[in-house]
Amino acid sequence: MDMDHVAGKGLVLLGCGKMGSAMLAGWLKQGLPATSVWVIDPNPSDWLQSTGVRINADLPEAPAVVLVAVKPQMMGDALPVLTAMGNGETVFVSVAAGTPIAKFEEVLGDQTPIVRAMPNTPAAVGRGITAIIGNTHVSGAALDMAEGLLSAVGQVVRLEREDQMDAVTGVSGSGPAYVFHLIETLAAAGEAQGLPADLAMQLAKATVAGAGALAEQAEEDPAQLRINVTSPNGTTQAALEVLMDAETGFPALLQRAVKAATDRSKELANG
Ligand SMILES: NC(=O)C1=CN([C@@H]2O[C@H](COP(=O)(O)OP(=O)(O)OC[C@H]3O[C@@H](n4cnc5c(N)ncnc54)[C@H](OP(=O)(O)O)[C@@H]3O)[C@@H](O)[C@H]2O)C=CC1
Ligand SMILES: O=C(O)[C@@H]1CCC=N1
Repeated sequence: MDMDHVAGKGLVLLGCGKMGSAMLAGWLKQGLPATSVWVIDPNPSDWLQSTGVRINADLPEAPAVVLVAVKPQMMGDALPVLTAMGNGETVFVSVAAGTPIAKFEEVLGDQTPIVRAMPNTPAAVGRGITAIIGNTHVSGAALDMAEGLLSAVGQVVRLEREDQMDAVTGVSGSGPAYVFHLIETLAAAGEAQGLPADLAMQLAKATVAGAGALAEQAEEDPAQLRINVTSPNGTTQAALEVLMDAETGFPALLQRAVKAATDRSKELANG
């Protein structure tokens, strides 16, 4: 990333809850100086106060980036404090689910460079993935800068159309929660088969983390990796007959879950 540009002109973070702090933790770890960051948040956490960033202080006139990380429902109250930075060089990056670029243009001015982004919380450990798309006022250099900033906390993909953002939210924005729930329920299932709770949780976490790393690094696709685990008539086959059941297994369940998240993202656009 062109960290020097952001460090020099400053980064304003509007809302430092779960997603804002996950990203901020990643940037600070990557070397963004705390003194280059201004945070606006009504109830700063102990962690935030320990970082050395400026909290609820006077803002710079034209920071390089404003990162908007408040809940979509709070946007109407929160955004107007930033209107003076609109229609200028400052690039606004919003991570809010469902909130379309047009809503930001209404409040900040229709010449404002706005990047809509959908990150996820593994950004806190540098392993996030963020999808981005900019409005017509985002120059190539500004989009590169936003991509650089976000790639400091994981992978970045550029979308072709803003309407892809709802499904992206359903897959990768909300996705970590599905995986955490998989860990919880895999551990509970181990307990139900007689394992102590801490051992079951250790096995479940390591299995999900290890399988994720293998899926990322292996040349084979996930379907082949699954086949590699599955001995004919063995234990995995017995489990997969349950999990791959067309009506009650993962395929139908995840179709429904991802559709529900995608539909909710579309609804959020209407306030
Ligand atoms: N969590 C996630 O995994 C992801 C979240 N997102 C998006 O990120 C955004 C934030 O979500 P998340 O971090 O989970 O939510 P949080 O509620 O954890 O964070 C929002 C933060 O904004 C603060 N806030 C409320 N009102 C204002 C205001 N007027 N000015 C400044 N800050 C304010 C809140 O303070 P207080 O709590 O005291 O009200 C809170 O600290 C949402 O738009 C969400 O769609 C995107 C991708 C993933
Ligand atoms: O649940 C939400 O609405 C936010 C957006 C993606 C993840 N968390």
